[in-house]
Amino acid sequence: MALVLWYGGHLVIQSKMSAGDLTSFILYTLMVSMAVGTLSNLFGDFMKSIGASERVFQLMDRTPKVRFRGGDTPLQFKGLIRYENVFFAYPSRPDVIVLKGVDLECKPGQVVALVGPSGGGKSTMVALLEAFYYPVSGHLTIDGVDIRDLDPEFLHDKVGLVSQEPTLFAASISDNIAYGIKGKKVSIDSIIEAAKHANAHDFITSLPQGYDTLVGERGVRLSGGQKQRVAIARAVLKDPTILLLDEATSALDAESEYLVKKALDELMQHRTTLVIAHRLSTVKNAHKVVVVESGTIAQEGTHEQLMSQPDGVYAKLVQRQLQKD
Ligand SMILES: Nc1ncnc2c1ncn2[C@@H]1O[C@H](COP(=O)(O)OP(=O)(O)OP(=O)(O)O)[C@@H](O)[C@H]1O
Repeated sequence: MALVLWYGGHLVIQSKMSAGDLTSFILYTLMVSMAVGTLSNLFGDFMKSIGASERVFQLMDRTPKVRFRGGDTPLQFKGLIRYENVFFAYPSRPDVIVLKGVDLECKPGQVVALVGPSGGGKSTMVALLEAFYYPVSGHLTIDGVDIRDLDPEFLHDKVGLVSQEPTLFAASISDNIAYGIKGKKVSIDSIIEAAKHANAHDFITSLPQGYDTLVGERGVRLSGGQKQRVAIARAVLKDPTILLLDEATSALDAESEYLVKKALDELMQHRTTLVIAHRLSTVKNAHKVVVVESGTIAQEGTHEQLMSQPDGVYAKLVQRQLQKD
């Protein structure tokens, strides 16, 4: 630009060029240089996109180790769960046996609370029921059908999971509640109904955009208790036969805790519920408490039965951990 000004200036002084022509020339030079500059940015973006799309195609081409569809879709699905001598090790650590011969029965409509020290295998038992993995040996059956033989899509339709850290997506609250209802059109009325059952309707309507409020990536714009109630509303709408629940350990304020607990109590009604319990009230109300320790079932019975064995793992666990209520 300096060169153009210097040389162009000379030409103007020598009357070989008009000032207007010089100005036009400078303007055109600027336009061309800007265009060339953008072109180099474009090249950078292009190379970045090539790298990113390679990764996208790699993901699209991945074939899951667990079957996706196909299999039994029983007409009657009552939700009788049976673990029969189940052994399991995670594929990433095949030498570490996580479940060592688990036997357990959960009758339809029963609430079964899993308790036990951290790392005992409670979450793993739940993950097997979602068919995220299959047992290495033994059988896990629902209504007598081995989980391997069930159509995974059918299974996921019948099994609802409310985890400690609910997975919310960067979408509206109503989309997040309706998430997972496949193929069917979900009416806003049924979404509102589900939110009411989950004690979420009041907080949602108090937001400026109500059910259209965007929750942000992973629901960052909602509090812990609000996120949990949206996840509960999602489960209510899905109306699963089997409910898997991982009770939150994170501290909620008293009001949120009360609302979440009430919503969960309602959700658990008339379903086979397997709950990883952290609260004394949950285990007290459960039909059966199961102590999972080092991949085996150490004790099984009602809260009262287990408390009558003061030297048992459960009684000690209650004294140490489950005091908070
Ligand atoms: N994805 C995984 N890959 C490999 N090992 C795992 C995986 N998830 C859990 N484990 C291991 O399996 C064992 C049981 O873990 P699990 O999460 O089932 O226990 P838990 O009883 O639910 O514990 P917590 O109460 O802390 O959640 C642990 O030793 C853990 O390290």
